[in-house]
Amino acid sequence: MNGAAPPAIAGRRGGRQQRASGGRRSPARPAPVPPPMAAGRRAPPEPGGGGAPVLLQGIFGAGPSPGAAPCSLALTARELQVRRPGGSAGPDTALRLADCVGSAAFPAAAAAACFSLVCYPLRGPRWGSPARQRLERTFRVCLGPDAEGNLRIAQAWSRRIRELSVPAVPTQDGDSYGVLPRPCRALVLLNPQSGAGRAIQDFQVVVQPMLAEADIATTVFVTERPYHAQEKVRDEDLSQWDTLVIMSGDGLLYEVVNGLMERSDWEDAMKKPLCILPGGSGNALAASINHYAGNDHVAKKKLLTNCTFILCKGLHTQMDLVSLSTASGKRLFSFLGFGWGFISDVDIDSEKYRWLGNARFTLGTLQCLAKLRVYQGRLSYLPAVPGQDTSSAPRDPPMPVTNGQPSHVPPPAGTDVPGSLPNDSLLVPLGQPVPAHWTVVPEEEFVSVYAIYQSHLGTNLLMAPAARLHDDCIHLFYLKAGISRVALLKLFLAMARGTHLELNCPHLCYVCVRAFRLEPRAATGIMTVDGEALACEPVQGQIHSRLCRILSGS
Ligand SMILES: Nc1ncnc2c1ncn2[C@@H]1O[C@H](COP(=O)(O)OP(=O)(O)OP(=O)(O)O)[C@@H](O)[C@H]1O
Repeated sequence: MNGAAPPAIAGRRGGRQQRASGGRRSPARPAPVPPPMAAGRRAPPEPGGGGAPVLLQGIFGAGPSPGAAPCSLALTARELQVRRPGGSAGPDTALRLADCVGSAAFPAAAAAACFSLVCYPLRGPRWGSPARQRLERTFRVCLGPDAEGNLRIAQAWSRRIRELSVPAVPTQDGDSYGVLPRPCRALVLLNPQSGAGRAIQDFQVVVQPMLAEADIATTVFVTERPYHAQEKVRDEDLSQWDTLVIMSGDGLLYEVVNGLMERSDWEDAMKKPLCILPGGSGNALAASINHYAGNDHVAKKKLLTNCTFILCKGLHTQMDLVSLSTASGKRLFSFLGFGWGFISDVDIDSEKYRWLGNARFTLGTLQCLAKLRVYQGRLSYLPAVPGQDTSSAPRDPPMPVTNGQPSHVPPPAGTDVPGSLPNDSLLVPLGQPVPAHWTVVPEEEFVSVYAIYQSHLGTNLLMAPAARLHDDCIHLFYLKAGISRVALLKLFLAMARGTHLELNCPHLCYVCVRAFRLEPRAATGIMTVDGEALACEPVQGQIHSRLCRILSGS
């Protein structure tokens, strides 16, 4: 089922989906392979041995115009060094190839040719966090009257710059990393209603130009209603796409993940790299990926630029998912978090302030603080490290906590039926007591329970600083009843910097687990999965290591 693109997106093609590619300067165009010397003189390592070996060097115009002053260029595996003739020994400028998203060559006037490169270095204002900003440099090649010869040299430099700009695949983590191909075909699923309703505009202004520079062709699918994206990816021929890009909040990615898991070929479908570009109000996964990449906290357009840069570089890795089962028989797959109580109330109650963007959560927090409620239920979990338990709960309760059938014996590994959904081998049916080696929290009154598997709960909430994309861990937080409003507010203020655990609040408990179960005493309160509302009922979940792939900066 296709989403109708609005006229601004459908553009000249007038169809429901629009393809946009790199345009005139697309680096995808095949370039003739020049003879070795045409690429510029191959040079020995830099004098003194202090620098990296120089792979190409030459003297070109520092700009596209015929009168551009000459400059000396040296290309190493890591950077393009620019020196003015007669200048100091070191380069005047060094453009890091790790910041480069694309390079193109093209003919210029008077038999000359040019090559350009586009970089997005991290640049900071005097106050505030650095974010990626666009920097384009063009060099003019005019080594003689032979226009084709000049163009061949420009193409050779451009091609080498593109090759060297491909991110190195980290080796410390086995085969978990990959890089998107070039040219690359991306299906962009865009929710025009997400956040403050600016996703289409932000996509056109910020994202599309960057993707064109990186030779990523986009086909935009604009969702018209809830579950539209879920149906689209469930029925889509995925072989057309190298990546599925979600330009929205976390809710649309949740739909995409569950749509892919509904496919009979879900095991293959889940190998398709996904990418999140923040267009919503919470943008928790986008903020987490920005954090994992080592970037400072940023929001809005700066976060969007950082995340689009990550897509342009094309590095992807595996991400854990959590499988959730409800008493009413639902099976859901979640990449971000499951919640009950205060945090979920803020998330859902503040929906009506969506137009405020991320500020909706501040207003929602103040409103929920005013009517602070307590929720009754039983929480149990399987600690990630046997014996590790930071809560005040007793370990390995001798007796099951609910009466039911004899303990479930999980099927031995490797007995899954091909094509069937992954087996929740750590869980027993909800009607049965949790296994005896699980921990049962002795308190049964909570202000909030939140199981998170990414670092950020929202753009400004660093809830689980230690979380990573594939750490095989659910970071379980629960707030016991009795906490004062002031203490709760202090916790949320500290969470902006990720220092809430340092407050040593006696009501806040945190433990890394591999599975959990929550049994509310009554169907009161809102439950959420990845920020989407869920009926309040018994729920349990377990981690599934590395079940999908996501574009990531590290
Ligand atoms: N065209 C549409 N109109 C209305 N709702 C839509 C449309 N497309 C998708 N949705 C629904 O909107 C909901 C919220 O979307 P999303 O999560 O992307 O934005 P958000 O709530 O602003 O962001 P965040 O989850 O980061 O707070 C999802 O449940 C999705 O099903």
